Amino acid sequence: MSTPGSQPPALDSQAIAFIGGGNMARSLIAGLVSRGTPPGSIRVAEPVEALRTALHADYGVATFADASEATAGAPVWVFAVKPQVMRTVCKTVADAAAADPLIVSIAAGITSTQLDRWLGDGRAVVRTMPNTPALLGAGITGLFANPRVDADQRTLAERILATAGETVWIADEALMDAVTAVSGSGPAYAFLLAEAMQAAGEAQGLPADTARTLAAQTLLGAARMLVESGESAEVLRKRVTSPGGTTQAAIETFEAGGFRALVADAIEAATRRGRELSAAND
Ligand SMILES: NC(=O)C1=CN([C@@H]2O[C@H](COP(=O)(O)OP(=O)(O)OC[C@H]3O[C@@H](n4cnc5c(N)ncnc54)[C@H](O)[C@@H]3O)[C@@H](O)[C@H]2O)C=CC1
Ligand SMILES: O=C(O)[C@@H]1CCC=N1
Repeated sequence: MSTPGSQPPALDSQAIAFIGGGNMARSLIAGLVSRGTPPGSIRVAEPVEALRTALHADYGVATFADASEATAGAPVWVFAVKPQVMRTVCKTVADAAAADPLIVSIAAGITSTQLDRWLGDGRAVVRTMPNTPALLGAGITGLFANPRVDADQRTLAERILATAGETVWIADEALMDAVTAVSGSGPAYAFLLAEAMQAAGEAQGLPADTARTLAAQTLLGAARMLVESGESAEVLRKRVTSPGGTTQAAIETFEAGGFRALVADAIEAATRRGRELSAAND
């Protein structure tokens, strides 16, 4: 994993083409530009005009309606479209992929083998799974490289994703669906917990804005303790839980309701869905 808190070096002016300029691409572009990548070296293909206009206005990047215009001559292509359209999108740029750019994908489920096949075979592919805190440089990305990716390309892919936060290489691509289930989708689980805590606080009589602030700041503080203390989640939990106190009453209620099994089922469902996205869009 990259060193927590370290600032990745700015990327040079090597062109990076994004195919897809939606939510995740925007987060990654924000990270690249804020860490010093020249906006003029970022070329984004996005069919929705309003998104192109906003990306150019906010970050100064070059935008195009057509993928082949964005990818022309770029040595790195980042595919940031939905899994459901990935095959079709790859086919539109497969001929140009013969120039052998480094292919980076952020799509859930879609495998490096599928990308390689759709882009003409023999391509260097890094399959990645970032998450939305990338927008703040507080994300984490799992990366898998196929055998065609050389050491320089691994470094380049890691430097691109490191502008979004931490990075971790995954040796076995089959585990990328579990990465997706834990950290790719994970921010939504934290937001769901925040929603539930806020609603429950309101039900106990707290004003809505107070309940929101209490829930949000508590999740932030707890996450910082997890990352910065070096202690396990279990040890940190036990330190909050005074015998016979309020936390014990809550934790026993969670355990009695099957909280751990529910989380395991949810992560298994997300992992399975990743595999289904691969099979359904082949
Ligand atoms: N949203 C998230 O939290 C995360 C999403 N991902 C992955 O990122 C990818 C994109 O997801 P989002 O950004 O959330 O979706 P999104 O829908 O916001 O962005 C996808 C963009 O691709 C564009 N697009 C469609 N066809 C295109 C084409 N032919 N050429 C160029 N662009 C085209 C769409 O107009 C859209 O703006 C997905 O594959 C998803 O699995 C990965 C990690 C986290
Ligand atoms: O929900 C999804 O499919 C995407 C991938 C990870 C987060 N969002």
